[in-house]
Amino acid sequence: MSIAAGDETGQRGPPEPSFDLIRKLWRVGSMFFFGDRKAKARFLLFIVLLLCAVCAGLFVVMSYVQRDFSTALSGKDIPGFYRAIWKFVGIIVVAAPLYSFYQYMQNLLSLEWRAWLTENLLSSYFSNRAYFDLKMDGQLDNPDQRICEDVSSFVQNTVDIIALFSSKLLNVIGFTGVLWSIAPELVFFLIGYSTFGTLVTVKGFGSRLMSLKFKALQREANFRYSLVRVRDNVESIAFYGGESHEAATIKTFLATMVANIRELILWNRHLALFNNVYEFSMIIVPSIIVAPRYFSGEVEFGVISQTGFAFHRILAALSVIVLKFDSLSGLAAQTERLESLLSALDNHTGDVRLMKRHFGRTSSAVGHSAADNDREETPLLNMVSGPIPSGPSSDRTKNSETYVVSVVPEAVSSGNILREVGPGLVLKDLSIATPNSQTILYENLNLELAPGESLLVMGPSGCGKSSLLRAIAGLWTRGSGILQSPSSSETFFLPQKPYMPLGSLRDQLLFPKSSSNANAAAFSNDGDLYKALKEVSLEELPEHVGGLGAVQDWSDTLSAGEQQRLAFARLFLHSPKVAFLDEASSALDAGNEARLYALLSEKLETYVSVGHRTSLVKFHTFVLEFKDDRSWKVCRRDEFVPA
Ligand SMILES: Nc1ncnc2c1ncn2[C@@H]1O[C@H](COP(=O)(O)OP(=O)(O)OP(=O)(O)O)[C@@H](O)[C@H]1O
Repeated sequence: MSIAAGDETGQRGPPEPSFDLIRKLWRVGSMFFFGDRKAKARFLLFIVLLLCAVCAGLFVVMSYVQRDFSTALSGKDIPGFYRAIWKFVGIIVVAAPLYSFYQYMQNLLSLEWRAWLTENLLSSYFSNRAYFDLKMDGQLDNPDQRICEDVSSFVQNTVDIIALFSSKLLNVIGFTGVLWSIAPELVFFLIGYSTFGTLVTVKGFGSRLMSLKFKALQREANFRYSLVRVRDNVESIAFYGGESHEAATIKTFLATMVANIRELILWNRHLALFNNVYEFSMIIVPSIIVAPRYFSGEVEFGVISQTGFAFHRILAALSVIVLKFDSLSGLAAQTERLESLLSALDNHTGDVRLMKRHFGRTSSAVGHSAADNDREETPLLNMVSGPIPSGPSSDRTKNSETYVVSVVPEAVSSGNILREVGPGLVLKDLSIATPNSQTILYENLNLELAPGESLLVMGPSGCGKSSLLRAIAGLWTRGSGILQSPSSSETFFLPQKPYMPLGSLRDQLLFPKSSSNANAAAFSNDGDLYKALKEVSLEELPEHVGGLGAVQDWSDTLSAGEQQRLAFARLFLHSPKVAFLDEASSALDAGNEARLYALLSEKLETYVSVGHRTSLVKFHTFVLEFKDDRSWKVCRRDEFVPA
């Protein structure tokens, strides 16, 4: 999640009133009506538009009843007066349920639309690790707020505006006939006046209001995220006594948000002033035009009120952009934010497809389909600063010089690591760069880990040990060389801080499978789960928390060591072909760590660990050691010499 201020960080900035904005609105708005639930979507829209037309028709009928009512009243026509009253009653009996049904159908359309759009965005967000790549890319602020709140407001606003524009259009059609039959000059006047009002609003207020609304959404999201961060880190902040720092930081976000809203309400005040002058100056215009005809007996009294009614309906319809500009500018901001999210997700999918075409696999598993025929001939385990190891890899070891990075080739920082699927782990001339491509961590790393072998990666803090696992997992793709590993379904990664998903204790053990997933059934019987907990010395946990089905905020309630042991239980249950452990036992005491590693070496053939403690060496076949000067060396565990 990035906290950012859009235009201030090179992200796509606020919208401008333009045809491009209309194109974006169409793109985001039309998806639901052309998607997999288009029949339902179109049916709901059709019902909404139909009800809108019936309601608009009722308004036209009402104008005639009102005319008869006023005429009967002024002419003291008692039967005519009661006839008009009965007609009113009839209209109310039809209109009241119709209006509530119309409102209900609008809400239903909004809900279906929101659910569909949110589901689709979520699917794209979680496919091919887009959520990860978008964050690394840093070009899109607060995607969570876009998916959650912007979708909701966009859909609600669009349904309101579709209903509004349709009813206004029908009003124009219905009442122009009425007004034309009474005073055609008023129709021309209205067209000119509303065109003038629309131009002044769009040109005078458009850019500013849209930009302020866009920033308002962004700043509210930043403010909310700053509070969520505190909630997620309460314990650390409390230990540090960091309340005043946090309060000051959050208040800065609040102040930025308030300053923006202050400017927004100022501009809304200018707009309201213009709207009032625009509307009020028209109050008596229809009467001024029609009154002389009434005085001369050309028209009856009711025509004056009917003219006023029709005039103001058409004025409101033709001035919809002027009078509803506040909602429209909000819709423009939501459109821009959603469209840029969709574009980012589309580009991501496009990139992944392109990579698949070129390399055979995705980048979140960027890949390379080249066969590994040359594997046997290539120096596979680059032994450096030490004797050639005996055993399965000894005959494949050629190199005997320490590798020191001296140059930073352009090809490494701008290229991608090629990937292959294979039985073990093979790194061929692997160079890894950070995602921003500014730093090359190390170059030309060569090693092979055959099934049945394990590797401990050691080295100073920041040298790139975790980054090697990131590259193996496909999270980092920048660099060069070839990286071969089993497919993602055969590997399992244990990060230093285990992720504890929302859910029950059972969910913690089954993650990333879910208890509802059929695949999880293979090891989801309670016996297996209890056994795994026992293996990691957590057999009493279910009893303490209320059983495997107990739901808690596990990352808050379990100690760091308990979370790491739970993660080992998770690993044992999944029993992958190859496991990658990134300081996965750092919070454990030496005894527990040794016990878990002994179990790991019994249960799993192949694993790669990152760790600082030399006590781990004995549980691994090889040690890969990075040095301060970015050189590296690999040796067998019995040849490892602690620094
Ligand atoms: N997202 C990122 N963008 C740019 N640089 C990063 C990113 N993540 C990590 N780095 C940098 O990459 C380098 C290697 O980081 P890495 O986490 O691999 O170190 P490490 O050897 O595992 O360290 P430690 O032992 O402290 O965990 C560090 O200098 C770090 O600052």
